Amino acid sequence: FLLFLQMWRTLLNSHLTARSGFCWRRLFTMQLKTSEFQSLFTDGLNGLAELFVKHHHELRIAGGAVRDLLSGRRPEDVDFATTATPEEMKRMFQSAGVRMINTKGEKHGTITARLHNENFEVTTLRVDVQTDGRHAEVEFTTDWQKDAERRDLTINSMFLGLDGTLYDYFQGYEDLQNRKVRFVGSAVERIQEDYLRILRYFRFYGRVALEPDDHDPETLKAIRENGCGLASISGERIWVELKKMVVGDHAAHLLELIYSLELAQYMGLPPDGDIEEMKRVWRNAKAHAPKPATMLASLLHSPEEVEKMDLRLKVSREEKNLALFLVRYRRELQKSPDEPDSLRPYTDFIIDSREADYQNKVCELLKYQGEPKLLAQLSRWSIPRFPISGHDLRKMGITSGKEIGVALQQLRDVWKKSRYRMEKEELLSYVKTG
Ligand SMILES: Nc1ccn([C@@H]2O[C@H](COP(=O)(O)OP(=O)(O)OP(=O)(O)O)[C@@H](O)[C@H]2O)c(=O)n1
Ligand SMILES: [Mg+2]
Repeated sequence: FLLFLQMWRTLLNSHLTARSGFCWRRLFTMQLKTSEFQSLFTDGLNGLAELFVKHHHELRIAGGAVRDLLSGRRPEDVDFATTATPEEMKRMFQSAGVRMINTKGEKHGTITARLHNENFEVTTLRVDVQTDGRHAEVEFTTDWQKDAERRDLTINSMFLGLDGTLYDYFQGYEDLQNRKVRFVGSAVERIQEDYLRILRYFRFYGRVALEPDDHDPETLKAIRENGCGLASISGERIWVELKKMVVGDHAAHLLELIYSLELAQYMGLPPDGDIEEMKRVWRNAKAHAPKPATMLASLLHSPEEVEKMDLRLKVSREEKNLALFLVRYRRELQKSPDEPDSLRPYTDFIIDSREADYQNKVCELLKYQGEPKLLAQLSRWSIPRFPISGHDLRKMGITSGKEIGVALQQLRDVWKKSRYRMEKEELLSYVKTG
């Protein structure tokens, strides 16, 4: 009997491996018991898990969270997948008195349940029957492998049972360990289902790969040939991906690749973006957590290009203003040649501007220009407060608003020359009255 069992296992294993890359051995022996995984089990999750067991539905962690857990990270958001249909889930939650929120996702099979003040997004296993490169018509299934097949990358196609069992149909774990980013099955098909996946590929490449330029040539070919599909993707979705990519590992390599694969034009970036400047800025800034807009600004030649980019990507007002600021001042505002005073032009500029957020903008400028010492100094610096107000001058007998304005400006200049050290009494002694 044992011999028979052994033969059966070998047969099943080779059959499944050959068919789909499904590895029987790994499926049953890989058990995750890390502290990140254990820490997910809050009262809320325990309650959710119990409900699914009670109603004989399977529930597993899916996609990005499995990837993060296997890389030793605590995932930011955890998505769940289940064999239960949305209707079955609704009945189950209703009968248990569990609140459901935001039923917008229901069409795509997602129900959000709230237990112990925590939200849990649970999605029914599905197959995308029709896609137009942006949206998908879905059909529900109870086949875990079918759901894995419609996902973008092998590292994003895994499931994790709540007992820690890994369900890996496309060698995602092996790819993660080998730091390879690969599409599930055909790259062309996965991309044509949703062109945003081109940028997701780059973003995850930055997260996972050790070296730049370690791409599968077939993948790059698929991306190049389908790049124009990005034209149909909304700017907001592109920016969500791009902003993470431009400050992640290999950012300069990936942006250069975006240009060499001729994708930039579909993403609101100028066709002749300044790649050399961008590489320099990345070298300067990467150790200092630059903002995404700082990296983008390095590619742009003019304020008009910032406007054009904003029109396409709909970046936030703050991001746009930062890019405009950097494009405008990156050459104009430079450190002083006198060593002890290097920071002075920047601090003078900030005080003169009288804008609350200029200090942060100038910090980004220093990252851009590659001035780590000045950056450290400026981060510690606090804007000195001008000690004189119109009220002080009125007390001294100056009554006309115009005169007060002029006097304040003159006193500001004196104060600036004193390197912001002069105090109120001394400054007021400069005021001529009567
Ligand atoms: N265009 C997309 C977007 C998502 N997914 C699948 O849906 C999962 C969840 O998507 P999302 O939360 O957007 O991304 P994550 O991979 O979880 O990455 P992040 O850590 O940034 O949330 C992905 O892992 C992947 O399996 C996909 O196949 N194609
Ligand atoms: Mg996610």
